[in-house]
Amino acid sequence: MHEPKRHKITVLGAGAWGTAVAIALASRHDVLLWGRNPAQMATLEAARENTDYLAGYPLPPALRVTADFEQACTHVTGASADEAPLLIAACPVAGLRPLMQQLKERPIPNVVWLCKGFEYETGLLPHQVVREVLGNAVPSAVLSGPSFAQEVARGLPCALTVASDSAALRERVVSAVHGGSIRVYACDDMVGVEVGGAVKNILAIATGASDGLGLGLNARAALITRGLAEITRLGIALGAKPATFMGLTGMGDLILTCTGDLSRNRRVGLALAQGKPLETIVAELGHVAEGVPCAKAVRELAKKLGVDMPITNAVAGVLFDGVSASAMASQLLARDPRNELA
Ligand SMILES: NC(=O)C1=CN([C@@H]2O[C@H](COP(=O)(O)OP(=O)(O)OC[C@H]3O[C@@H](n4cnc5c(N)ncnc54)[C@H](O)[C@@H]3O)[C@@H](O)[C@H]2O)C=CC1
Ligand SMILES: O=C(CO)COP(=O)(O)O
Repeated sequence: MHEPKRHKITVLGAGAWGTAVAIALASRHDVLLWGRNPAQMATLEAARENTDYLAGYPLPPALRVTADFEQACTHVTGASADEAPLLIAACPVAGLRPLMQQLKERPIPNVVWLCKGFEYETGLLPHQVVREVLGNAVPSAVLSGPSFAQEVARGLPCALTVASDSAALRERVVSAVHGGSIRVYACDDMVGVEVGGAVKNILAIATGASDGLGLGLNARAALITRGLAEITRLGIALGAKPATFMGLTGMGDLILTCTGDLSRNRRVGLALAQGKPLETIVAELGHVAEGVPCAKAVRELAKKLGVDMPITNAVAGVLFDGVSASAMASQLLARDPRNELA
């Protein structure tokens, strides 16, 4: 039986996902949500709602918010071991390195990140970025899986996976997050969990484009399945365990993001099918769509590693090389036949 314990938790990043996670944890723990924009955090405090990133989901009275980075850090660095502190980074991949640099000289107890992607400039996975900045001494973990912010904020059921090579941190994350309507599974395959979370966003753009073109449910199922093959090939080349891709952060998140209209990445694909320019789509979205920078990073990485990723290449072609969505579909169909399991 899972023993509930009260934790001191700081969530760094007040976008849709950071806000939803803070809302979900505030009824069980002492949670402080930090956002980098003071004006936005003042509005959030006054309205007790994140009208910019998660409108319609009131903050529970127990959830405290701040724009003061010092206060956000002290909440966990000043906590006793008994208060089992947890530091959660809820920024996009692009913000991870700067955020870790801000944390570098502080005695943080651990760090858990929620972002999904490869660092655009370096092609590194989030755990590699974190270790490059903080070194290996700080226990670190990734928490990922199929989880739309709006559903988590509403308290609907979801299941996540925490991956870390620190058994103690895995246990702490499970202790803090598992409970209520959230189940948390644990594993030690950080590479597999991060590759699944990153590449599914690219495939959500592909399925969105296919659905937007009216190519049908058969095409959608084909893209998801061949997308999983693509994710698995890249993951294995990077040292992941193949079984991870059949789990929540692989197949689970892939299905959710490719089929759920709450997905921002899927919505990018739907808009590409209408012929909208990428700049317009990104501006109208108002949130990150990690699949966009990730498509470029993964295309380059796969080329370097000699991994065949035709759907990723096709999506990158539409996003960055002026290929139309319908030409993308034709190009994918025109490829030579291959052995399904190769
Ligand atoms: N929204 C969702 O349902 C889920 C999102 N995620 C992942 O979580 C990450 C964040 O996504 P969202 O919160 O949804 O994005 P969002 O677009 O709703 O909000 C992004 C937030 O990050 C902040 N930010 C941007 N750059 C930053 C930096 N350098 N330092 C600190 N903060 C920075 C922005 O000010 C904003 O508050 C992404 O990697 C996303 O893939 C994961 C699971 C679910
Ligand atoms: O990662 C997510 C759900 O698990 C959210 O996906 P989007 O970023 O496409 O909205």
